[in-house]
Amino acid sequence: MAEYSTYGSVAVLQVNNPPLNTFTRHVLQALVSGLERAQRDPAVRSIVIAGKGPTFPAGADLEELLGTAAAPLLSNLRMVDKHVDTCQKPIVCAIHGTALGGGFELALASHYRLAVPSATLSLPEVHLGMLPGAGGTQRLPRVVGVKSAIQLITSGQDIKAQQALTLGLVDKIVQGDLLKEAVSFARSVEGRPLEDRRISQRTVPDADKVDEVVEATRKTILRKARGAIAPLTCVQAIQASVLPFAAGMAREADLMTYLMTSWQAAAQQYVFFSEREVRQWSHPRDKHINFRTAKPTVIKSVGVVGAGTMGAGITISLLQAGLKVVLLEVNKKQLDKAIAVIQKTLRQKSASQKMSQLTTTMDYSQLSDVDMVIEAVFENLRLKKEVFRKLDVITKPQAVLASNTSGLDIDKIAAATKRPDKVVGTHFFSPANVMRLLENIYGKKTSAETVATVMQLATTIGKVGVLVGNCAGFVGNRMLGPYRSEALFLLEEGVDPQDVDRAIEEFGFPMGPFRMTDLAGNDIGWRRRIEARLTTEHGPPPDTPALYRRGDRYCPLPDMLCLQGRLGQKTGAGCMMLQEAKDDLTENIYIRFRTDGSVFDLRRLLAHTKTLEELILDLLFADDCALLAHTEAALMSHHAPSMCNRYDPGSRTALPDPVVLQMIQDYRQEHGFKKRTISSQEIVERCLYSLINEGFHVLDEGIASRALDIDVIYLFGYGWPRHTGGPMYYVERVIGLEKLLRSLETYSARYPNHSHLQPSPLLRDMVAKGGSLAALGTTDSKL
Ligand SMILES: CCCCCCCCCCCCC[C@H](O)CC(=O)SCCNC(=O)CCNC(=O)[C@H](O)C(C)(C)COP(=O)(O)OP(=O)(O)OC[C@H]1O[C@@H](n2cnc3c(N)ncnc32)[C@H](O)[C@@H]1OP(=O)(O)O
Repeated sequence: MAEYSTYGSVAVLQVNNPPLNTFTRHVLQALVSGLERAQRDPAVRSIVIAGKGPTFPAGADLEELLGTAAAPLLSNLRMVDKHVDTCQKPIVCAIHGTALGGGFELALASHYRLAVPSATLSLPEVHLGMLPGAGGTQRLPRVVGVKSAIQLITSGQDIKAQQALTLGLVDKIVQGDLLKEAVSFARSVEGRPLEDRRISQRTVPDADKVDEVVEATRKTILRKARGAIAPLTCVQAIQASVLPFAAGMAREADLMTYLMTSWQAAAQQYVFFSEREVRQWSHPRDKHINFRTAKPTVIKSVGVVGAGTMGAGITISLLQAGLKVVLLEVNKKQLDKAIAVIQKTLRQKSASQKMSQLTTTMDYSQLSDVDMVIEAVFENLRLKKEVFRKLDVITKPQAVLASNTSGLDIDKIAAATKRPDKVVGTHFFSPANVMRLLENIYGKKTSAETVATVMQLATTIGKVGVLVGNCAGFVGNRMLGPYRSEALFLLEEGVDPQDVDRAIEEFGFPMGPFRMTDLAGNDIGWRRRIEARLTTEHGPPPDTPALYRRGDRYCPLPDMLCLQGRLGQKTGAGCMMLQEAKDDLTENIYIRFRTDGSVFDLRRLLAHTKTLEELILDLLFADDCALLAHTEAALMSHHAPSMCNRYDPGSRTALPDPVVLQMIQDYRQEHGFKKRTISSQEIVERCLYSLINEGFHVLDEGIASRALDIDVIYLFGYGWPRHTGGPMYYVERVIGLEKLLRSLETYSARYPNHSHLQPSPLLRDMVAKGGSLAALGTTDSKL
């Protein structure tokens, strides 16, 4: 647990708790014993603390911190901390790997810190709904100041060794053998006075500005937190670092207790484990096919067909993971654009050498030797089937063929080939090189080996892969359907688009449904509805009631907006289209950066650059996906007017568009809707409960095997607020299944023609029998 050895006058304590050397109560107990032994031994004059194996301790063991062992764990942690801080012999921490949370806090309590160049330090507790509760909020500001401490602790960001050295958090970077160097360093500081080495005894450098700094950052922190309580609580603890150390520690402990006992901390820790647990997949229809039994094919080279936004993003992800890629695009201009984008992104990530792994082509025969192909052409079944027919002939028989589709039938695509066992869906989310989710869809004939291969691919390229079954929209987009429908029905009944967005954003989503549609493109859903014959390109189908389709209530408002050209979206033409947009840039277009909310006038930016196209490339691939979103939204809202919003000069928020508001008002009048006041609570309940109800159907039908799979999809693909744990966790642990059932019963009685508000049989059954979502389909669960 903590191995004790001596090298002359130096005692070395090596934490040994594989794989991450996390602090359990036993590890901490062993550390306390080791420290006591070293202090007692007159021959020992200095102490080195290090981690055995791949890393310095990565923090407290979360399973213990969350469970019944929390109390002894915490008291042991504090005991170690105190022993270290007050020790009369110098203690040197030798850091390699990841010194996180309690691990970094232990290092801060020590007298000296050495690190290898590749070491990473961080206080990531905020991501777990907590704060660094072993003195981190008190010692860090004493070294880097309140302002930087707020930034580092509320973001939980990684601090690389070199940066740590600059910030004064480590004393020396060690190039050679860390342990050897640490022992010799320890020897060199033996006998030196320790008082100025104890961070607890220092004063905070910017103590006089603490209130000013807190006030200046409070608003940004609150906005970014989107309802999470941990970030601001971290700030409160940091604020106490200007008090005498003991008083600050007492405040930190109080605030830590508050956070640890909150439902949000439990939810965020659930998210942490769920993100990892999805790797332990099992086939929703046959539990015998799972991550243990199915063996993946080794993938070294991948063909990507289609060099649009998605194809380019997928290519970047694959290259960054070190895979060979053959990118095929039949349109030369499009291919050149994609190459420029890929080059630029990789250059920004200092990964230019990865370009050598890329081959670009317009010729399908170049795909003959790849291990796998990911098709990313336009979302059209006929086109995709044609591509798969070609791929089946050209690629080697054992190659896996994957379709990047957001909802088309995988079985129909597979039927175009003679190898349906090797066909699978891989639903990437845009921007594909940034978004973490990969929804992997198996078809009726997809083999276990093919499933294992795409699940492994997700891990290889740093994505969170979730295995789901084949149905319209799969899991994520299928559940989004009822949510969107309710949002539209709410418009008919009296709320304006911005009211719906505000309520959903206050719940914690980064964007409400209307801003999201503005961004994604109103015509995507329109095309789908046209294909499903719910509407036509010219208006409602003949002899169809305006507000009903197949017995269900139907809102034609988005169709009407599309007919007026109010797409609010990009139409797939990428930069070509943006180039065209330049010609009629007669009015101001504003780009909003989500990072700091600042707004720029595109025309003014353009005055300093050569072409709009180059400017867009610069902006789109600046290391910030939010920037991409806002840039595209702003541009597209110019090219085709946005569905509901406009961005006024200098404004930081999407503003309601009077034209749309008038149109909705006329529509209400025409169809006899009486405008009524609708509360935010009703908006949130109707939108989110109908989405969650669909999640129960998805589980019931075996489309997802576990509730946590759905949670992970929503957390990593749809911006569901992390501090609530995901839709299924939230409803079970925070709202309660019974309350969900009663609310759905109330709403479905009021709206009998909204089929998505009818409670799912699984929900009814669970409430009747007292069942639990957490237990559904989980095996070997840590949760
Ligand atoms: C009740 C009220 C009492 C109030 C008392 C007040 C007193 C205050 C005293 C409080 C003291 C608090 C101390 C401290 O501030 C709290 C902490 O330290 S919290 C923990 C901080 N550390 C982290 O958050 C690290 C989380 N881990 C990671 O980021 C990554 O795992 C990694 C370290 C970067 C490694 O990444 P990878 O190499 O990709 O590996 P995996 O992520 O796949 O992990 C492998 C495996 O390990 C499991 N695991 C990882 N971290 C932990 C952990 N901290 N505890 C338990 N288990 C962990 C992970 O789940 C994987 O498991 P597998 O899926 O393989 O089973």
